[in-house]
Amino acid sequence: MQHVRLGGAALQMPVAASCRRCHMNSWSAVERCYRGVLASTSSTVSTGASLAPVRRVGLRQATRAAASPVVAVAASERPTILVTEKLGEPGIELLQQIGDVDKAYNLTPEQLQEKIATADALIIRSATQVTKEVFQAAGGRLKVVGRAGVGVDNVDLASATDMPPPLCQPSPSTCKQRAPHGCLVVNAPTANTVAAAEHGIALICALSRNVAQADASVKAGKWERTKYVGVSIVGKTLAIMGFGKVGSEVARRGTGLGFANVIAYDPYASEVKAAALGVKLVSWEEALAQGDFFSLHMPQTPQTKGMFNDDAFSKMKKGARVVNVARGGVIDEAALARALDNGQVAQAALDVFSKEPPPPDNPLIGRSDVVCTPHLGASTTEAQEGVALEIAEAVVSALKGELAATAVNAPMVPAEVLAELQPFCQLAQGLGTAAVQLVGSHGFTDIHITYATSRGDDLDTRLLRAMVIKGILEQITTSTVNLVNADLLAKNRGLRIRETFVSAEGKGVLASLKVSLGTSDTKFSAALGTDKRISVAGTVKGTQSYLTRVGTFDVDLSLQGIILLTRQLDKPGVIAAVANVLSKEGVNISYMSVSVTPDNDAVMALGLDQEPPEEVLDQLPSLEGITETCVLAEKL
Ligand SMILES: NC(=O)c1ccc[n+]([C@@H]2O[C@H](COP(=O)([O-])OP(=O)(O)OC[C@H]3O[C@@H](n4cnc5c(N)ncnc54)[C@H](O)[C@@H]3O)[C@@H](O)[C@H]2O)c1
Ligand SMILES: O=C(O)[C@H](O)COP(=O)(O)O
Repeated sequence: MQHVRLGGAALQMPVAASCRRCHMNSWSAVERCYRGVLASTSSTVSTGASLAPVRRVGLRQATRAAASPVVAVAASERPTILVTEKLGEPGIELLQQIGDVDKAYNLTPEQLQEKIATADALIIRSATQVTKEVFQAAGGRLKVVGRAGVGVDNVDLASATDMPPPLCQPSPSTCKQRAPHGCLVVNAPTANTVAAAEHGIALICALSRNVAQADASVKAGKWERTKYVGVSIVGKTLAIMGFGKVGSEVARRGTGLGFANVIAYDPYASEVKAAALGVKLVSWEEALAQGDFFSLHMPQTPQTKGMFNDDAFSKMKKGARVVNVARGGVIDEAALARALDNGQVAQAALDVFSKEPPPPDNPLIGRSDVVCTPHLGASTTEAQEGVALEIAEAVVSALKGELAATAVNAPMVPAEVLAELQPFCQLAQGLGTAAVQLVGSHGFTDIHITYATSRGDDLDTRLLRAMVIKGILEQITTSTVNLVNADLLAKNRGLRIRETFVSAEGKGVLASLKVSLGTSDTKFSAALGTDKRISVAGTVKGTQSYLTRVGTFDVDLSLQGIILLTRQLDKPGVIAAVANVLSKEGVNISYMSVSVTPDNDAVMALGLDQEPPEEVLDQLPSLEGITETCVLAEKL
């Protein structure tokens, strides 16, 4: 017998001539199939997103969150590394030390599918779409995709994780149980942060002094000194919308530019971190009302998509200025064009667009009051060298079969721990996702996880804790959370994590799990426990996760799909009135659970088959007896 270390687990397996699962012979075939067993023991787990102005959260989403624990497979021979977008030379040199680098830029989707079958690793930036078809065309050879930058929105992570194995795909005669082979995806999350922040600052300055327009005018032979009078920055308020890595670097620089105030809206940011940078965290409404310049730095998620819409622009000061180096989709582009038309927004500077490159009919690119750059945020020599090195190191270690610290789709966990705790992963992530949805606009400060277990503090909580953090942070950041980075990401955000064990004799490894968040503000007051913290608890019945408690109210319904929570007086007709409003719109109720206190306060939890339209949700609070409502929804 030989011990093989896979993703941190020492597994015993025979150095066999052929694999019992697919009959492939050779050591690597056995290894690959064994890894497939690991991967296939996990199921797709849930996530979604939730943001303060929106009331939706995903409890089950199968793309970015597909958390099958894939591990990198060591390449046996000198690997081929396909690079499809320009990568800094230091990175190329590092890659050449261990493999053959094939630089092939500007490939069509068809050409990429053709070439990918020859590659062990693929390195991309934001322009290469790595689709399901690409992973299928890889035929199992591709071991790692390296994204030289932050955003992995152009990589189909679910397909990467579930990539079919080589040779034994998909012939039932050679492999009866299809085991996902998995392709590791790694990114370079930090090396371009400063470059993006500097570009944001450059656009703020360019906008305030009409640099781009005046340049074009002079080059057109004109000398229009009165036309291009600008506005000063001094004395103005800079509103940072999204106070993460890039946003906080813009804030740091904004103070030095002379802005009188730098404020930030980010419901999940740490007040301590903001205060240390001299930044005041404010609510969405306050930010819109106070900002003169808006610099956008939130990730694009289903919840942030189009959050700068007609309503948002109408709440800004007349003549506000908007800069976007985040993602094009956070702005409703037609709404911005309308706001510019009526002078509500004076000018905008955009590095990113909902579709890139923007088609000629994009309502913003032809305007003289809009400055555009072609997604240049990360494009400095220094950032590209840094990103190239960061990604080359990650790809090299992945190809060597080592742990990749910036793995996007690879929680590493010993097989025996995985097998035991896997049923509780979905619960842990679902509770994290539900809890963060209940947070109000002031964010939260810490996470407290309570495990009811017969193991006491012998329980290995790394995986469950990571899944709770994943459920919370993947709703609100660009980070992809896994076992490797979960604690660090939480720490970096100033989130304290506390774990408590309560005894649950005879109930198996985990009887129940509770997640509570420290906050002064909630969207659903019934979610506040007696300790004035938002708390949700759940359990696993069979293989299914159940929500069993919201605040001090007992509930009992499947923790998936769309959940409508209502708080109400316990009196005849209230439940029927809610059901009536839903049924009129054809919204089916599949589960229901009502919890009542002695003083007639009740919480009802309804599992719905589809998301209720906004008009329906708007009617509910006005029904007699209903005091508050909240939806935990998903978007598949
Ligand atoms: N233009 C470029 O070339 C370029 C370069 C780097 C990053 N980016 C983009 O910039 C954005 C920020 O990147 P980052 O590295 O700072 O990410 P990050 O995850 O460090 O920060 C994102 C922040 O947004 C906050 N947030 C989430 N939802 C929010 C909401 N509804 N309202 C306000 N804040 C919200 C999060 O709490 C987090 O603090 C991302 O979209 C990223 O893709 C663009
Ligand atoms: O997500 C990122 O890192 C930035 O948007 C930069 O993208 P790029 O590498 O294509 O410039």
